[in-house]
Amino acid sequence: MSDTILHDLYQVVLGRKSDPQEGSYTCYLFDKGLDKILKKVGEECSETIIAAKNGKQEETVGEISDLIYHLMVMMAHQNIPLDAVMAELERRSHKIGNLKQMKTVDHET
Ligand SMILES: N=c1c2ncn([C@@H]3O[C@H](COP(=O)(O)OP(=O)(O)OP(=O)(O)O)[C@@H](O)[C@H]3O)c2ncn1[C@@H]1O[C@H](COP(=O)(O)O)[C@@H](O)[C@H]1O
Repeated sequence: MSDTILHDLYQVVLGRKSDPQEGSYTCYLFDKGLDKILKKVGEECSETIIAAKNGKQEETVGEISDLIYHLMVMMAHQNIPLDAVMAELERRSHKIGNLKQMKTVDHET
């Protein structure tokens, strides 16, 4: 399996945006516009949650893949480079111990 698959997929999505192709689902989404793309992101997110809740691993992997693809279409629509997300993840990877302390509510004051 190629370790550049996310970058490769994003390049395909960007290519569909700049050079529309007949019969392309990605082009169909760009044609429909942001509201349709966001609806699909929401649907795929919900389907991922349901598959995970049901403990269906293979189905969950499929739904996660649908979600990542639709997120990429959203990113391309909004002109967000994949490298911006990669850089943010990289920045966060340098920080550990991210659990916030639970604040105790003092009801007696
Ligand atoms: N990764 C994906 C990908 N994941 C999911 N899908 C499509 O997303 C759609 C989601 O299915 P749904 O049943 O939820 O939606 P639908 O009822 O078909 O359509 P709508 O609800 O959107 O109207 C299906 O048509 C899937 O084929 C994808 N379509 C494309 N890609 C990638 O994009 C590349 C380019 O595809 P085209 O743009 O079609 O050439 C492909 O080679 C893939 O790498």
